[in-house]
Amino acid sequence: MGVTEKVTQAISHAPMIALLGNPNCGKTALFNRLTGSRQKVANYAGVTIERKEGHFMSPAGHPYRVLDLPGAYSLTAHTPDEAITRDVVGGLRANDGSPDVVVCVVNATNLRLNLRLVLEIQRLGLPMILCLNMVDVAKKRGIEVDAEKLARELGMTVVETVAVQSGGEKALLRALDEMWPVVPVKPQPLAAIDAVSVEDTQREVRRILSVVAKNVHNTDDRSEKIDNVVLHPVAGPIILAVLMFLIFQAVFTWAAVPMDMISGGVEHIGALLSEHMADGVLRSLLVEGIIGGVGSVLVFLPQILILFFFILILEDCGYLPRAAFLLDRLMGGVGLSGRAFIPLLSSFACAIPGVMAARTIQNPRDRLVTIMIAPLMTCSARLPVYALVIAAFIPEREVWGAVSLQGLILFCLYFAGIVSAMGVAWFMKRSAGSKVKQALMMELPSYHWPNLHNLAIGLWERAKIFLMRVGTVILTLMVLLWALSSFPGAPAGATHPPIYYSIAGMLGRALEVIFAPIGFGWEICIALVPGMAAREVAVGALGTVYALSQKGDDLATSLTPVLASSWSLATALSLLAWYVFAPQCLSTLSVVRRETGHARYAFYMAGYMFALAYAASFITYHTARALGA
Ligand SMILES: Nc1nc2c(ncn2[C@@H]2O[C@H](COP(=O)(O)OP(=O)(O)OP(=O)(O)O)[C@@H](O)[C@H]2O)c(=O)[nH]1
Ligand SMILES: [Mg+2]
Repeated sequence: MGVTEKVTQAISHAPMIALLGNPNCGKTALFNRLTGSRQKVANYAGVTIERKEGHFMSPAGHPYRVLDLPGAYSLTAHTPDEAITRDVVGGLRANDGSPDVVVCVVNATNLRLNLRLVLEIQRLGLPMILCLNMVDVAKKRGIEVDAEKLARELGMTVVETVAVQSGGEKALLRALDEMWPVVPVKPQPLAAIDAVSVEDTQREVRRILSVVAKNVHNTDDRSEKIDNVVLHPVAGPIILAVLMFLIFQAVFTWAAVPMDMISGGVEHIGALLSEHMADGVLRSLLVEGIIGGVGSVLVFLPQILILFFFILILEDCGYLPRAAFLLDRLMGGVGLSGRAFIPLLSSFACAIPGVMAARTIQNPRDRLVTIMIAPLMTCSARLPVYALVIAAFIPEREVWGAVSLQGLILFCLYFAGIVSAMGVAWFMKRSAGSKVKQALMMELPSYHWPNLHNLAIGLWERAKIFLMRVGTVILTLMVLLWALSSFPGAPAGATHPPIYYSIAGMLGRALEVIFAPIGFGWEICIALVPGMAAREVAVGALGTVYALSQKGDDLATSLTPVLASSWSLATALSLLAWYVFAPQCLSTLSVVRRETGHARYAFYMAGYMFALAYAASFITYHTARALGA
């Protein structure tokens, strides 16, 4: 048996630890520290929505498997993500015995809330360790918790941890080693949790606290001061709007230099290849297919990273749940709860995590409506399309003094997505006839400075996702598109460029019948098809299509001026409107099917989005034409 096989075998038999606790108490931070993984850590409740498994070796050389779970306030699950946690602990999931050790993570600054879950879990009778996490924050605030007394009161090992500090997990590792070898125990049935009433449990929590802790009521003055401004009924919404506006400005203004550098580099490589390679199929594949197509998508990396830079900072400092509160009234107006805010905000990255984050919503109808409108939020894959069309058609100038016009248009497109999502939600809720509005109950975490290490990791992960997409899906589609666009070649005496007669050209011309009324020529129609697999492929596809449509010296020039000279402004605006609504993403539709459990919702979604897209583009195109664009 090889060394790796031995290790794999040892791990598959290793004891399973489950990290359990209230939302936002630092389970994932601890999981990452133990296993060296990079799961998402952020300062709001409901970040983890899936069971994640990892493994590690303790200092004494014992192997462990460890589960990171969604946070829960109680094991009597209310939301689908809490149900995952309950089922894992109770050993109710197929292929997954109950955990051998439960590590209950609690926020040391909020024991009153956190201890209730500890007492509930204790009734299952599994071996347990209590992790008093965030002791650094508790100390700063003057909250004193006597870990030894707490251990005596609860009858379990209690350790102090700081999950965000290197070495902050050592006490937990020591406690695990002391517990070795772990003897598997069968848990009591979940019904055991209800053996004691909630009131009695609360009373017990209060009793324990009075014995083991001092100053538990010390509040976080700094967070309160910030909230006085940020949650102010007038100043709050203004601050939120200004923040969002500044982010979109930065996406354009900061990204200009790195984007020029990347596109300069890509053009340089294209020019070098055209110069040194003999004219032929291979040169065409490399220059028009790969460099023209993939290069034109790659250019958008800086903009995507700048957008995420801001989103990650907002997530880590603790502002997001505040924004949810500010928007609760607005969302209530269309029948959604403020809880929908975080799934919707995640959809700005990509609708897929957004649709999944809707698991944190308790009311099934609210959850469904949130899922249905999530793809109307502008995902980062639309950014390249928007940015390309804006750069080609909107002059690079400033309005009202210092506001970049391009950034302003981008802001408007994002805004159009949000407004239409609210409209659709209103319509769906109204037609479902449900009027009950649930009050928003959400914990407001303390603010803290964003962790630079986490920020760097978050950006790196984003860059990796984007580059992987460029290197796999986008590259493959580009090569395929190039082949379909290059063959069978032009007949003798052709008057159009060869692509016009190619397979892709024929398909584009067939689709043109449907899309001509909204101003899309056959070239755009060709790009829409591979754009179904990944939206940003449309940009690469336009790169390839137009590169193949150019003649002689025009080859390998940048796409922006080519579009500016080939399309009318009306067509450009119509394409922007199309992208606000179009259901151009098969992966989202398949996740909707999985998360709702019904294929029909994916069809409804595709149907309503297609109809909206067509109508919006039609109106935009004809209005623009009437105005002379
Ligand atoms: N100062 C300090 N911050 C911590 C500590 N542990 C976690 N945090 C911060 O607390 C926030 C929540 O951490 P997560 O690991 O995402 O919490 P979680 O329990 O996994 O949350 P859910 O997945 O939403 O249930 C993050 O902003 C962390 O940086 C700690 O020991 N000290
Ligand atoms: Mg987590």
